[in-house]
Amino acid sequence: MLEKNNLGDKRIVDLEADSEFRFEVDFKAQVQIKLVKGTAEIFGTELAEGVEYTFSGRKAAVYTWHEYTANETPMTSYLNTHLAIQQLRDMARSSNELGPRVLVIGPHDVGKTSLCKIMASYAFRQGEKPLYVSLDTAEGSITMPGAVTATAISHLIDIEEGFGSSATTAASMGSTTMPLAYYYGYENPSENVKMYKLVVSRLAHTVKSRLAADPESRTSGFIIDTPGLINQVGYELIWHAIEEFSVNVVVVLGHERLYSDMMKTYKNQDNISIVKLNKSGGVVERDKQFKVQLQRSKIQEYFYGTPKCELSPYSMLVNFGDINVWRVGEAIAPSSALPMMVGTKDSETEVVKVDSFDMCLHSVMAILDADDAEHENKLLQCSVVGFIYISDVNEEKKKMTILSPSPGRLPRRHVLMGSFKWMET
Ligand SMILES: Nc1ncnc2c1ncn2[C@@H]1O[C@H](COP(=O)(O)OP(=O)(O)OP(=O)(O)O)[C@@H](O)[C@H]1O
Repeated sequence: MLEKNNLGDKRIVDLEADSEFRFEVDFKAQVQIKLVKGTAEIFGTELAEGVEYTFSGRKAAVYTWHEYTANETPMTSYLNTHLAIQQLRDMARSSNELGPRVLVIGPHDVGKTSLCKIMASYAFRQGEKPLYVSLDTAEGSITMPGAVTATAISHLIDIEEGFGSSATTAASMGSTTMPLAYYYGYENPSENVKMYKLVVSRLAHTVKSRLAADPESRTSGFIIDTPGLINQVGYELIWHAIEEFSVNVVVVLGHERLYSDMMKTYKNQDNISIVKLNKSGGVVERDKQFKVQLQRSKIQEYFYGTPKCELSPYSMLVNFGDINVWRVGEAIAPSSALPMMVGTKDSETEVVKVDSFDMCLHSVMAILDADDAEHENKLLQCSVVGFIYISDVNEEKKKMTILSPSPGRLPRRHVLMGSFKWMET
């Protein structure tokens, strides 16, 4: 394998069987990798021989099999888990039932997303079309940070750009393969547990009804990626996800106590298998700054595309009167009115209308799939048709400048604001 960095330094790396070449590239740097001879993969997607792949802002590993005996990486156990799940798919096919519902849990930075990608890629390579569900609102691997999403794996996950070039682009172009998304609006599930549960339940309901109507995906089932959940709130959210998605395989990655707690909780339920897998030595802890940069680049990608598939967003003026901006939480009331408000609102899952448009500046907002006349109590249950960014607010003229991936009028007038702000660079 040939590695070349942006200073032009090149080197050849010989990969032994069942070993990985791990690399980290900063957001400002670039590295090129070419498979000169043999076979190798990145998170389950095979590299083509002789093709130069470019990476920036990534931490990843090139892995090669050749033989399945050595034990230096956990890849053999990942493959075996996939094979066992594949058997469940075969069984589902013979009885025309819903395929495996796999939930991957564990602390932060143990490789949950990477494992989900690997399992989804292996399934795809075996002719399956599983759904990839992401409950990780910090990451925004599909569409935007703050959203919980589901997308069909109908082509290989891109080596260089992960989900970037396929799912995000489909999302921003409003394509029919637009991932299914519900907007939570915060990074961390513990910021508003009730609201998080609400969007997860909605997503689960829609995923299950989509699968019921889609014979191709139904028997392939789905794989759910989660945020690092191991505290009290985390357990509550895991139980909730298992219930709502009717999960039947729980994969616990890199955490002994979480595994034994899950074994205890589900010991009387034969229909749920709990699997323990080790964390790969290659998984890198990403500091806060790297994660913030990752979120920024996800937002940027949504509007401007990726190096392989650039997009040109549209900037347009919208009258304050043509858009309804909502946010979750109590209305900001004058202090004299406060005693009257206490106990009257379930503020965690109720929306309030934003009247002061100044606070919208630099916000990312989800356009909700709601009719103009939809009752405000129903808005949080609506899926997302796309996202916009507020680049300017002119209180005098009562207009906002918005950035949108598609031209023309806003497809819907109800938009939901979360806590994500962004500055175009
Ligand atoms: N075998 C490996 N070699 C090198 N880098 C890896 C390997 N596996 C994962 N990584 C990298 O380690 C980082 C953390 O992995 P990943 O995102 O899969 O963890 P996670 O558990 O999903 O994290 P989170 O806490 O965000 O949910 C990522 O940048 C990923 O690309």
